[in-house]
Amino acid sequence: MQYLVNSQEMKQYDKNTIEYYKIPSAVLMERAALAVSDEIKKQFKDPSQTNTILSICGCGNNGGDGLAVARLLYLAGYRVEVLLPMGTEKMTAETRAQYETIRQYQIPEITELPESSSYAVIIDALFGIGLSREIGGNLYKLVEKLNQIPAYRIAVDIASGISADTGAIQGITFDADTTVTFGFAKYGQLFYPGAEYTGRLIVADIGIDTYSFLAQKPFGFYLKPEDIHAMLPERHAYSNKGSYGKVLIVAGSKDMAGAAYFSAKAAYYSGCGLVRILTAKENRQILLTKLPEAIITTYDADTDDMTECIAQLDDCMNWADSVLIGPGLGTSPNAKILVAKVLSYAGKKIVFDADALNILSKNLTLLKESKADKIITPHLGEMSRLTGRPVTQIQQNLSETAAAFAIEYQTICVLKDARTVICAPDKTIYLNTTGNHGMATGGSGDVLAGLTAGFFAKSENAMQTAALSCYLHGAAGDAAALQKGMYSMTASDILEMLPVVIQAADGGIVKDEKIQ
Ligand SMILES: NC(=O)C1=CN([C@@H]2O[C@H](COP(=O)(O)OP(=O)(O)OC[C@H]3O[C@@H](n4cnc5c(N)ncnc54)[C@H](O)[C@@H]3O)[C@@H](O)[C@H]2O)[C@@H](O)CC1
Ligand SMILES: [K+]
Repeated sequence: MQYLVNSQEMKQYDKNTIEYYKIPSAVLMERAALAVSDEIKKQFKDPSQTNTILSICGCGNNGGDGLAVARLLYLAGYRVEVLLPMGTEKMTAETRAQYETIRQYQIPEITELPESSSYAVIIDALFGIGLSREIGGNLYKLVEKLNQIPAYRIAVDIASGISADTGAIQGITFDADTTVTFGFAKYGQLFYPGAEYTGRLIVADIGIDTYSFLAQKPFGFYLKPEDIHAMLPERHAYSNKGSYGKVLIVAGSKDMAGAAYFSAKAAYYSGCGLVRILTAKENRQILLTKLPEAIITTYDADTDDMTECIAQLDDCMNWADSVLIGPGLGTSPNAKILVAKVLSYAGKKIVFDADALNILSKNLTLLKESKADKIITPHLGEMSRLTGRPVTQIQQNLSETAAAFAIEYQTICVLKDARTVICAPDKTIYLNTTGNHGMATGGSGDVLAGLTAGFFAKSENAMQTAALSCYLHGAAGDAAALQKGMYSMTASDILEMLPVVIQAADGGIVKDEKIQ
């Protein structure tokens, strides 16, 4: 598990390191600069063959980092120029000290960007996590110009212009090929649109680490490939199908067998022992043919008398370790009865998706009163119906919306978007880094919901279950995109890549090079 922080948390951890552990600010700055200069040296090994490197430095401590990087590269033999577009007057004490050193070494300083400039590298040390308002005026024009110069663009800590907390662009942003961030990744580097301008993200250890939390651990986390193995349910040689959990899938209205199939098969791929599908009677034959492994129980979706169906549901609920309800279920009166019944099981592990969420959006009291152990998996449209807020508003406030809902309804809320965010009632936030836009295809959500229910069967930690499922679902999507391309990949392709990525994770080698 990797921590994710906002600017306020990061400032506190900086402060704790300096004041509590007595590590001087200049030491942290030197280590920050070393991390950036090492990365540049890795890309441009021979100083004599490298064109000029330009470091753009602001007057805050991010600028101080940029000045120190310029010095380290200059002393290593690179041609370096420094540009100080905000002048020297408002420099912080640390940055001023770096500037005085630069002057002592007589490192070339330019006062403005030449009209036709050519650089090997542009270092962005204009603003870091101290950015507090929109970039405007001459600085806006400067960043615009920098983005047009063909060079390797590297951002110090965070690309100038990205809000570290939300990923929103404050006026304009430096468009980085690589960002070397310090201590921990920032929310704004994983959230869109910030993620697009961050480039490759390198999280560098500069001495601000988990010790620096003192009593204030961050709420945010993301996962890396090496985290996945330990999160998979344990398996033992001395076991049987009863050892790995029983999953009930309540899905598929009349002639809507696909959703039930996708979710049930994904549940099986999680490694659970048994999957039982409760579905409309019209789906029996096709499901028996497509998924002979599953136990099929059917009901008459059109009946006026649900007594028999409820008796069957009771039987299934008592049998199951975890339940998924919703995919392809429809919103008929009988579907509503099923959703209400499932919600009434206190302590039961339940995943609500698709039509179950549409039904709940009309009766949120049901959700609020439920004592079940809940995970909900809405996409933006479903979240809009659940909250009564427009999609655009939710999209701009993904984590706030999901967090508020999770707390109010005491549920894990998996809010699915290009960057899926998961929030828990205890304020924990997970951002998923896997996946691609090829996954925006029918049935993809059914696969995620089924996989989640599958892992939930053997887990007592709903948040971890949701995070693991999103990670692997996205990784399967990435693998499917490699084979079929983002235009043509389908939910079936994502489904059939699940075994591949789960097996790779079991060997500890799911590939994800987006974050290093
Ligand atoms: N001990 C520390 O404080 C350390 C800080 N580090 C670096 O310091 C950075 C944070 O430093 P600071 O807190 O000084 O903040 P910044 O360097 O990000 O800049 C803040 C300065 O810019 C001004 N400003 C903010 N938004 C502006 C805008 N839109 N237009 C014009 N001016 C604007 C502020 O008034 C302030 O003067 C980190 O991102 C990191 O790079 C690292 O060196 C590690 C140690
Ligand atoms: K920066």
